[in-house]
Amino acid sequence: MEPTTAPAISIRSLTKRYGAREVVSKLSFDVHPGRVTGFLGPNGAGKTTTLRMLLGLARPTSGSASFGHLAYADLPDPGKLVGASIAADAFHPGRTARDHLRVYAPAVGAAERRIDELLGFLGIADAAQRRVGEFSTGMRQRLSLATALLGDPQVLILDEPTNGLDPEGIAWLREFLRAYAARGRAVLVSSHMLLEVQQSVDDVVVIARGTLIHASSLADLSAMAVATVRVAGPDMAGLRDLATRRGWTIVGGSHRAASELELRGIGAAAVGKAAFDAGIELHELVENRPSLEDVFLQMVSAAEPDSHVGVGQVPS
Ligand SMILES: Nc1ncnc2c1ncn2[C@@H]1O[C@H](COP(=O)(O)OP(=O)(O)OP(=O)(O)O)[C@@H](O)[C@H]1O
Repeated sequence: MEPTTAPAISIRSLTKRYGAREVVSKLSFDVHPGRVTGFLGPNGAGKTTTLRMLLGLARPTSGSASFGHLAYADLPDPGKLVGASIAADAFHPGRTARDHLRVYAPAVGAAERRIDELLGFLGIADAAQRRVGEFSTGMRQRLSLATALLGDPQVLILDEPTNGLDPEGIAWLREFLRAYAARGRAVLVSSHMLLEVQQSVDDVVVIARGTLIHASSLADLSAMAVATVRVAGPDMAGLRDLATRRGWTIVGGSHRAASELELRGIGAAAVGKAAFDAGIELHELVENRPSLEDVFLQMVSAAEPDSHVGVGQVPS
């Protein structure tokens, strides 16, 4: 279902320059209530910088980032409207988990009961009296999420929340995010891997080098994962003719051997039947459906040709 509500977050032409480097460039996208939006991009793409500008922790060079029509600094009760966990969250290492939450609780009017509830909910009740300095990355991640949830916010912003979580924690987070959005809340969650959040998100915003490269629903992104069929045999000229007559798309590639062909937008069964009917001998018929992660990585590598991320071979 496409959103019909007013956006909870609006990013408009947001730009951040550090010295001569533009790390976020004219970025625009919306985040809607009742939906989980995945904010995706490789390391260094500008995700954290964008979130920091949204939360008033960094000043935009130009453009705006707002909640409704208000910047974070102008919100009447920001702690109650917005809860955030940012990657570089600082914890006082000598403080216990409970004391950490006690420091933040007054700003959002959270009582001791809410702290207990969250420690239990995040599975760190047993560690409530332990110093945060002794916490694993996953436990810090849970404590950071507990802090973001203190005020039961309408808008939840999480920067790389899966970092350091074990598979069980990731599965838990997935369910939690879905349930949170189902209560009509807006959730913006950043990640450098679509795979880690794809079961949680409704919408995807992909950036690379600070620039927007894709924004759509997850369903529309899925539609871009078009299957291809690789065919090999002794009569590829005949198959080429057949493909042209049938209006199938032949995928280019001069590196391809003369004995093979790749077709897009048609299934293996249909190709096999048409070739059989035309008396064309086939030796191979392989359907390849790219995963969502493949589509994401291809987008990113097209925008960052020298990126080390994802596709390609292990360097030798
Ligand atoms: N205070 C700063 N001064 C100068 N450059 C900065 C500053 N903060 C971030 N950058 C640079 O901006 C770019 C974007 O960084 P950012 O942390 O926003 O990326 P990211 O998408 O969150 O990446 P990651 O997944 O690695 O956290 C990086 O090249 C980073 O070095």
